[in-house]
Parts: sequence; structure tokens; C-alpha cells
Amino acid sequence: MKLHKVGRRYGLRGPWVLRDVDLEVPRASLLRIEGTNGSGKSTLLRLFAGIDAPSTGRVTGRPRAAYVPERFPAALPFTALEYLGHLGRVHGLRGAAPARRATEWLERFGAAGHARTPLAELSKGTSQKVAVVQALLAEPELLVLDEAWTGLDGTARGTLDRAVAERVAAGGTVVFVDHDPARLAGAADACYRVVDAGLRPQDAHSYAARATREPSATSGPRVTVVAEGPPGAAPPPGLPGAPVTGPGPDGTTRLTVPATHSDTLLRALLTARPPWHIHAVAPEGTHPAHSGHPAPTAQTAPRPDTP
Ligand SMILES: Nc1ncnc2c1ncn2[C@@H]1O[C@H](COP(=O)(O)OP(=O)(O)OP(=O)(O)O)[C@@H](O)[C@H]1O
Repeated sequence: MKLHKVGRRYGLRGPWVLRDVDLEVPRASLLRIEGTNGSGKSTLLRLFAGIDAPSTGRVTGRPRAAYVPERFPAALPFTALEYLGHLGRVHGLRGAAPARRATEWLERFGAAGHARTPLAELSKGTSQKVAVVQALLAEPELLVLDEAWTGLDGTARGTLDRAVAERVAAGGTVVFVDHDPARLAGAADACYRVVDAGLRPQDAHSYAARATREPSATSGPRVTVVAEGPPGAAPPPGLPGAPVTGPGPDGTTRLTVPATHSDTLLRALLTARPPWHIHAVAPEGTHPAHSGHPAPTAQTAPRPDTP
């Protein structure tokens, strides 16, 4: 997808929120957008998602997109499952696939118990899970997330981190805004700041290094990932969280990082070329290979169906 001299303003004489924005959004990449309140991040994300049109310029090569808005319209007369089934069909899923995929994703987010709850009766956090699931269930080529982690509990935030990693590993593109600078730190391929109606590229790597130095990332719980790469291969260089590595069972490698970096480490391993296979993930010192914890590999996502 390419933005050519894209501008957006609200009203005929409103100030330009975005002006002359040129940007190429590559496939299989993770893009972070940042900026101060009111700078135009949500405006840009709506243009990416195709739910708003530029006032000037054009967007070409639009992929199949799904979008999690900053505010979810929860007051619709459907249960969660009815709503998701409907959205799944809008996204091109057919037959039993929309309901099955919706159920699988609700389970992954720990919200299966609310499948038959009317949207208007859902808690804020569960509504947000439904908002995220509607975007994930059709495996979009472009996933646009506007503060999608806000309101999710810690477990669901980790699930969304992994879903993002899986989307990129599967060749998709994910564009996100989040107020937490540590969100997916080290995983973004590019970072842009919206300043004065334009996009200013940020150094994604120095950004990652900054986030890694934050106290929350360098103290506290640590997680060990047991992973298997190609025979004899060392872990890819520059992995997020500066993992401490060592041999694991049966030719695997153990990589230990601050828990805040475990999801971005998983994403980096899953998207390495060739990809690493994840055997297990567990808190440091708990023998992860035998922990019984589900290993979040790319295969744990619902399998694609033919639309
Ligand atoms: N539908 C609209 N009609 C009129 N003005 C709008 C509309 N949407 C956004 N704006 C204005 O455009 C500017 C950019 O808003 P936008 O929501 O894109 O910023 P943002 O960076 O996402 O802000 P925040 O961090 O507070 O969510 C703001 O001045 C806002 O008031």
C-alpha cells in the first residue's frame, strides 16, 4: 500500500491534520505510529484502514484491511457471537467459518463465556476483546490497531501481542498506536511520529533500545523461551530484550528475557528467516520444556478457511 501526497482536513476550511504524506507500507511488517494527543494518529489510521478517505492525494494498492477503533460502538442489538458472525461474513468468511473462528478467538482471549451476552451488557474489557476479535478473525492482510490494548487485562494484552506477531509472521502488515512506549518494543520494523501534519521517521532500533532501558523492562519477572532453529544455527542477532541464551533439551536453545519482552522475542523468532520453532514458554527457572504451558507457535492461530 502507498500513500501519495495524502492530506486530510475536517471541513472545507478546517486546519490540515495531515498534509502531503508520502508513505510506502511494506508487506509482512510492523509499524508503530506515535505523536502527541490530537496530532492526527487516529486520522492516519482511519486512512490506512480505508474507513476514511483523504481530502487530497490518493492511496494505492489497498490490502484487505481490518481495524480496531479507539472507541468500539458497543450499543448494537446483537450478542457478541452474532456480531462477530456478521462481521466475519462482511470480511468474506462463509458457512460455519465465521461462528467457528469467532468462538476460537473468543476462547483465546478468555471471553468464550460471553459469546451469547448482548454487546450492551458486556464489561468494557470484554467489549474490547470483541472489538479485537472482529478484526483478527478474518486474518486481514492489514491489521490497524488504534490503542487496541487499552482496557484489556494483562493476559489478553499478551494474547494480542502474540496475535500481532502471528499476523506479521504470516505475511501480514500491522500498524498500531499505543500510549505504552514498551508495547511491542523491539519488534516494530518502523516507527513514525505525526508532527505538524507530517510523518517523521523515528529510528525503530534506538527506540527499542530506549524502551529496553526502562526499569519495567530490566527488573521484575523473567521468562524462558525454549526454541529450535535450523540445525547448528545460532539465535538471530539483535533479538529483543537482549536474551541470555544457553542450550536446552534435545538440541533446543533456551532464551531468557524480561517478561515484558517475551512476546516481542517470540515474534522475532517466529519471523526469523528461516523461522524458529517455539517448544515452550514459562517463567524463568520452572523447566519450561516440561511445564505443560501451551507453546504459542504460529500454528496455534485458527486455521485459515477458504472464503
Ligand atoms: N471527525 C472529526 N471531525 C472534526 N475534527 C476531527 C475529527 N476527527 C479528528 N478531528 C480533529 O483532528 C485532529 C487530530 O485528531 P486525531 O483523533 O486524529 O488525533 P490523535 O493523535 O489520534 O489524538 P489522541 O491521541 O488524542 O487520540 C484533532 O484536532 C481533532 O479534533
